[in-house]
Amino acid sequence: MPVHEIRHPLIRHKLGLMRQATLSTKSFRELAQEIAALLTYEAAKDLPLEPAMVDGWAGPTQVERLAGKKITVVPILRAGIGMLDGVLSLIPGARVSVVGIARDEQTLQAQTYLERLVGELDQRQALIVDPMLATGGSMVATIDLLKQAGCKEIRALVLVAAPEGIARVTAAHPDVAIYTASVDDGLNEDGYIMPGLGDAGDRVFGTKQKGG
Ligand SMILES: O=P(O)(O)OC[C@H]1O[C@H](OP(=O)(O)OP(=O)(O)O)[C@H](O)[C@@H]1O
Ligand SMILES: O=c1cc[nH]c(=O)[nH]1
Ligand SMILES: [Mg+2]
Repeated sequence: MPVHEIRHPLIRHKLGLMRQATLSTKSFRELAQEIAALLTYEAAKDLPLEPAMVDGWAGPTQVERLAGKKITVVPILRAGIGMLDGVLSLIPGARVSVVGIARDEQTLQAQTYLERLVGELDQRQALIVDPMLATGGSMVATIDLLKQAGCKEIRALVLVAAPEGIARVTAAHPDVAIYTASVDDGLNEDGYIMPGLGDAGDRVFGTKQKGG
């Protein structure tokens, strides 16, 4: 599946604002949700439609509506929460599956600490959201557990992706499409994306900044 780097001017502008180290937590949060909505718009452009009839102002009118495709949004805690409302602003009826994963700061290994998935995953499309795709460990772990639960159609929405993370996800799960606002240069020696956003979880939650 291809990687979709959405180089829309609104996304480029908003991401540029997010890269400012002095940006307030409030603005960082707002921009993360706005870009998440724009990525959702792009990722949803091939959702199936079906014809329907409504009572219009001048009588019966044929319209189109989403063909009942079930969707679950899957934020990877913590930082993925920073994109959740943006996705739900466009797909308000989506069910939410939560996955908690923390990256060990020394080994960079992804460690899963929470898994609360919705039912009927074999009939749903999953939209995983996480601001950062760095080594790809957290994303691969999330896709692994969604597939183990029966999910067959999975897309990943990330604000910033490192080429290393894209390569790892694509090698492990070639069927999963990645939508991102930017493919950045790569990882530094601490596993942070460059130029990146720093620690997205800390910036969304207003906790201590650590590196990046
Ligand atoms: O691609 P990877 O190398 O796995 O790194 C990316 C992960 O790291 C960050 O989460 P973190 O572990 O810092 O947790 P947090 O969201 O709770 O801060 C980020 O939000 C991703 O989930
Ligand atoms: O650059 C990075 C890499 C992992 N997690 C982050 O929050 N930022
Ligand atoms: Mg973090």
